Amino acid sequence: MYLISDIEKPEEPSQKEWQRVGKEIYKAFSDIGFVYLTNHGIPRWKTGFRQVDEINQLSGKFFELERSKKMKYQRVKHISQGYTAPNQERLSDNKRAMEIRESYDIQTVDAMMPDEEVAQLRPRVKVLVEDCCRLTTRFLTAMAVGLEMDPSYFVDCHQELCTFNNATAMRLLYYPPVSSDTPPASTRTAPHTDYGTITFLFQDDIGGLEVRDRDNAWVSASPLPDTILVNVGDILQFWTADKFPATEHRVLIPEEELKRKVVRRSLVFFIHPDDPTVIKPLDGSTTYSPITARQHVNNRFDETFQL
Ligand SMILES: O=C(O)CCC(=O)C(=O)O
Ligand SMILES: [Fe+2]
Repeated sequence: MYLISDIEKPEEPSQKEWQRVGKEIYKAFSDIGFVYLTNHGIPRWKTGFRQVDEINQLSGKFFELERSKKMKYQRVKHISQGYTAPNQERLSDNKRAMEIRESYDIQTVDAMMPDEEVAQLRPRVKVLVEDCCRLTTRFLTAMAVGLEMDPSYFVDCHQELCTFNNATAMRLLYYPPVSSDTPPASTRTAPHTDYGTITFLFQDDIGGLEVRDRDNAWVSASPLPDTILVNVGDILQFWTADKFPATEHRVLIPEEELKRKVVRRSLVFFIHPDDPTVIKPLDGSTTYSPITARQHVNNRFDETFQL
């Protein structure tokens, strides 16, 4: 696995620094498609608490509510805002296996959130989303430099992050304890690729994420404290005509009984281009037919959401 440090410093990076980060992104993305960021500029501590832990704790209060309360906030298929119950989003086509995962998507912090139940969630998520948007701009600029493109190319296609004109969303994930009568082949998250440009993943310390490497073997992407894991999504694969593969990943249910009883949490920031952006290979090849960013994500939502 690859690791990049110091993507964001208080001062504006020098040309040499952009080149260094760009090259490191290029190397990781053209190989396994995943990279860890350390010292990434998203402060660990905010408001006196450890930011990610605090949001996980707050979201836990929501996920532990009774089902009927959560269903008041149910998400609809094409808008990434609201609650999804276990097995309602199916990444696998194995009909008998379950996907034991709950999520709350936040496309914009100005829309539906459970303020009545967990008042602090909205303001805390707002701060993290703002940090993630800033880091997105840095990352996309360095990535363009690494690809020897106009440094602003990708940033220009991601102007409306966190509005209803762009599918970028923060997802709060909650993997509840798993009972022993769960059907065989069930997972926490079945193998899939992400749909957008890139994804930022903040894992807790439970572990379980696995990534498919170039030899088709599943390798563990262990949680490293205070890192962000970044991976390539479908749209970046289309843009780069497979130079950067959207790597499959999954989260299995632990074998050991004791570990199955432990809740796992992650925060995921899925980054997408603005809805009308037409995505086609940037090298002029015809590996993929042109499609708008919105059409692609809606197709994937149609395949996976049982709403
Ligand atoms: O929870 C995780 O570690 C991974 C989640 C994931 O891959 C996703 O939500 O797309
Ligand atoms: Fe994913």
